[in-house]
Amino acid sequence: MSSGLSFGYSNTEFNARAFGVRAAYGSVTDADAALRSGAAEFVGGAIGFDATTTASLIAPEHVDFSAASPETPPSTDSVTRTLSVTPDAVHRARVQSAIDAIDAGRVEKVVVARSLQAELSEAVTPEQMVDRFRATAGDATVFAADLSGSPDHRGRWLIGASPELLLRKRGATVHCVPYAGSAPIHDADGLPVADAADSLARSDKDLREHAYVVDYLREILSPLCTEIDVPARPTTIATRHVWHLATPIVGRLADPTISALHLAALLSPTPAVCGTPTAAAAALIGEIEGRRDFYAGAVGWCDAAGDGEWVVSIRCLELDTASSRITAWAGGGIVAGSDPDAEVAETTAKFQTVLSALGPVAEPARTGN
Ligand SMILES: C=C(O[C@@H]1C=C(C(=O)O)C=C[C@H]1O)C(=O)O
Repeated sequence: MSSGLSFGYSNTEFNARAFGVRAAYGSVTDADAALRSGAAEFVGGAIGFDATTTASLIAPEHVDFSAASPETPPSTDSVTRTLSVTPDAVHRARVQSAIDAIDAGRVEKVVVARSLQAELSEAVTPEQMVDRFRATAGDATVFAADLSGSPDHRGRWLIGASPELLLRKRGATVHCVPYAGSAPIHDADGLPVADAADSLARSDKDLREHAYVVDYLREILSPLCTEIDVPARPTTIATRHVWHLATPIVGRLADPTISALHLAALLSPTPAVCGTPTAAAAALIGEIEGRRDFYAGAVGWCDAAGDGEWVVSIRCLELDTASSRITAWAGGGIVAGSDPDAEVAETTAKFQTVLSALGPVAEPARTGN
């Protein structure tokens, strides 16, 4: 088997790189069992949006942890030849159908996404794509997961720069920083939006959107914890392109042997990327968007002690290494009172993480689905 990079995860603290594949797991249960039995010392990879059916996890030959290294210099060259994106009008209509479903009482919140496809002008390796995200994505966690362990995903990688920590588990401490509620930092002309963070912090619609996620995490984590600290109000946090509402949650686990991998599958997908109630929102997403595979799942790692870290798999792309094509996604939470035009602007801003990593488009955008 190949001894090249098989998984990467780097943030402002550390850089984890795994090489080779000793064993591959298509389910969280199998990977968790391998960690528990001692068959695997480290597992890294991606859990799909539907964690019960989709996962690509590997136990590598070798894993390297090093202190965070400085950003690689920004690459200025573009690798994007053609681009197509779900048209604004189609996204607006999808958001309106989500609002109608909320008004009809089918769900309270649902996260609706659009996609972007690009053909690359040259072959880009997963390592090169990681460097592009590291050079352009600020403090986000840059990840790369080989999806070959999942049927129909041979030769594909999920690579991106997620700002959102699903969970970090060290010993008995579990830490989550859910994001929900967003505002673009720049307007359509690239100028900073005045008072964007203050208006977001006061927006009733965004505070409601955010509360669904915090309530969900509190509900799942409380029975597992002897103590849990959930701040009453979110703070505002900026990525390079978007302001978010965020709430740092810290819990002390009653059973410190519960693994970070098990917790990731238990928590994902949160209402930050799915909705409330979870099953009804996931069904509605299937109707509106079609099947989501790895977007809006989780990417991360877990060691034999059960410690590890997982981010929500957003601001990412799927790279097909054989065809040099990519697909990326951007979504936003819809609640009663959401505005379809604002959702178009929000998803446009969220795409900038991927678009900055790819470089300017050489040909004008086409529309697609
Ligand atoms: C769904 C995405 O982002 C999520 C949705 C957010 C929102 O609706 O405000 C904010 C952060 C993320 O939890 C995405 O980036 O594709």
